[in-house]
Amino acid sequence: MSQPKFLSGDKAGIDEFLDRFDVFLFDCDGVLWSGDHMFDKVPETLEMLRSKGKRLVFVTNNSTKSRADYKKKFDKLGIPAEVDEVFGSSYSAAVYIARILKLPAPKNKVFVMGESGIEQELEAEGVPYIGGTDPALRRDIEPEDFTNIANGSLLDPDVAIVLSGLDFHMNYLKTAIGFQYLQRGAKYLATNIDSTLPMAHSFFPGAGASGAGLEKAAGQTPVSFGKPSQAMMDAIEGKFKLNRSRTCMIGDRLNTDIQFGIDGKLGGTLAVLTGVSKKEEFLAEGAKTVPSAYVNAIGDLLG
Ligand SMILES: O=C(O)[C@H](O)[C@H](O)COP(=O)(O)O
Ligand SMILES: [Mg+2]
Repeated sequence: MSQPKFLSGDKAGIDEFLDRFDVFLFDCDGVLWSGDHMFDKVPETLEMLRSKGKRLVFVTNNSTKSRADYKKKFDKLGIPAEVDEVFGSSYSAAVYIARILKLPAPKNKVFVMGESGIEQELEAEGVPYIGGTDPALRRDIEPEDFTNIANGSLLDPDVAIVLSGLDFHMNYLKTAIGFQYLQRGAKYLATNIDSTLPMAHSFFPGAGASGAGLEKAAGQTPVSFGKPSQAMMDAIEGKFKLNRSRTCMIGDRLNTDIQFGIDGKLGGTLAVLTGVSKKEEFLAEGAKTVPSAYVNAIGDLLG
């Protein structure tokens, strides 16, 4: 496998690389920002790409925010972007449930193990849900709950799907309820299963970690609709009418972003070293996932 091209400081190399693509799929956490701290020259870099006639799509696995929430975050950070340019894992999962799975009502309800972003996107797609940010579930399990969960009186008979995402409020009660739904035959889906979350210039448990208790108990792995899932790539191709050979995925994580672009047979992938993955991982002899090129930070694309 050929070595990736290092583009930081290489103006000619950057120009040649950018000229190969019409569309850039931008990962968010670890590329544009770490939490609410935006990396240097992000607005200027996006502006430069738009001035070259490039189309941008923001493809994030972070399911805690909806596309509308992301638009607010972009605006707050002064990053030029439209809500229709955002394609998050919550939206990806909600579109799949509503338009592909299309379970017949009333047995089409979703038990959400995650934050408001998932609830908003399910709502927008007309998919009924319970759980999520419901304050009634943010409590310790009580002795009588075990009986009421086991006999079904604490469960909703219309729940057909358990949807797991990054959950900052996971607890035993929600995991026990999700487990019982799976025991009763509910489908097990996830917005994404990233192991870690880049935040505050450090790392924290990610969506895959917050859902690990249920996965371990159920002995099942959820079907994930975040990167590197090609269901997400197909949905993005359909919505934005992509020419995959003229599309580049830009991301900080090898096993989600770069794998997503490689498996999607995109024209190229660009790794950015401000997030999860380190260059040693893809420069190593025999590395499984190798980007086409890489930069220290996204602002380096300004040359
Ligand atoms: O644990 C997670 O959910 C992920 O770390 C996080 O959301 C990644 O977001 P992305 O880098 O895809 O924007
Ligand atoms: Mg990222």
